[in-house]
Amino acid sequence: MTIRVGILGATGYTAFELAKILLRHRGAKITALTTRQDDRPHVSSVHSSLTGRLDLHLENLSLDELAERCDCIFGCLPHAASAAVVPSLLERGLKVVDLSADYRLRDVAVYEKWYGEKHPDPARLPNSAYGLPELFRDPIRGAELIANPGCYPTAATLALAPLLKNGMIQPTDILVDAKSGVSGAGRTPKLGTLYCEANESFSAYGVGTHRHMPEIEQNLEQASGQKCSAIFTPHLVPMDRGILSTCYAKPTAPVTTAEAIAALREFYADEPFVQVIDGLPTTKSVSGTNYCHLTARVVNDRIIVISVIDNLIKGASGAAVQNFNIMYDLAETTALVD
Ligand SMILES: NC(=O)C1=CN([C@@H]2O[C@H](COP(=O)(O)OP(=O)(O)OC[C@H]3O[C@@H](n4cnc5c(N)ncnc54)[C@H](OP(=O)(O)O)[C@@H]3O)[C@@H](O)[C@H]2O)C=CC1
Ligand SMILES: CC(=O)N[C@@H](CCC(=O)OP(=O)(O)O)C(=O)O
Repeated sequence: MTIRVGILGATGYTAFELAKILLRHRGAKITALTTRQDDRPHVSSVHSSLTGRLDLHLENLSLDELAERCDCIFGCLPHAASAAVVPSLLERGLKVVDLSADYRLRDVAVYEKWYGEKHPDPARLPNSAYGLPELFRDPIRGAELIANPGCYPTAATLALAPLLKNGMIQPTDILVDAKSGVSGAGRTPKLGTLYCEANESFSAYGVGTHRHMPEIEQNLEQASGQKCSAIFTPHLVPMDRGILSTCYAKPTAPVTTAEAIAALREFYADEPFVQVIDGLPTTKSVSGTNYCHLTARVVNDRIIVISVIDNLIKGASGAAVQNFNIMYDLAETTALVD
């Protein structure tokens, strides 16, 4: 069986990574790549390494055209723009893996507070499947709509959820200190991502106001079944890609570094994309892959868990294909490992 897939917002960074993964996927065929441009440019006019793919054009397609050509849509649009089209795609019988933030938060009031706008499709919020398989795999199987997680929440949740679930850390006073490469902000031009603004600089942003804070708390609460509170502080690092997240939590009882690492290792023993390491992780070692590397240290009265991912792969497009594979009952690692 070949599943016909379309990518919305195909001129962007996550879409480019998705296209590269899907082109080597033996169960999927790209049948639509969308843009708002009307002149049907070849994909290489935007993603030059795809020059040889003569069959791939960027097109401004209607919802009916998408429904004719595709079985499943990967949405790589900004939030709000995504929820403006997802309901119509689902109503036409398509499945959707949405990379935007629109269907991640369960509570519409939380979405409207942190995103500062009305949600166009609130009724579906409680029913989407949150696409972090390592924690929430079952609802992804056979789902119609998958909310692909945010990049920072992926790194932080994978680091903290196992220790919360097994009662090793307290659910409050959690600190998530995270750094991201500039591609995390997308290809759409913004002042802060101009070369002279970001290069040779290192800055915090969104302190106390970043929309990934409630997403991280929601994940930790859902995984552990207890009220959790975390402070999340993101930073922009002048590199193309990668996230490193350093998470601090209070242990519930005396614990050693070896015990903390062993607990993580046990939790992820059967997971193909999470590797618990003894040394300290680096973004370079997971760059271009769907892997998360993580480790733990106990220092004074804190457990510190450090995780790394590639924001565009495990933090976006790789995770989207991992979810797609689970959704369609394909081998979970298809097109994601060499
Ligand atoms: N970058 C990352 O690391 C991650 C991103 N995400 C999320 O994935 C989604 C895509 O991100 P990314 O690829 O980085 O973004 P980009 O800015 O690189 O690309 C988004 C694309 O969407 C199209 N677009 C922009 N605005 C609109 C609009 N109002 N209506 C319809 N189409 C629009 C544009 O295509 P055109 O102008 O050709 O129409 C643009 O190329 C976003 O929701 C983002 O938050 C999630 C995890 C990680
Ligand atoms: C470096 C940088 O700017 N990163 C982005 C996060 C990217 C992401 O995961 O975005 P969504 O949750 O919107 O999908 C940010 O902080 O807004």
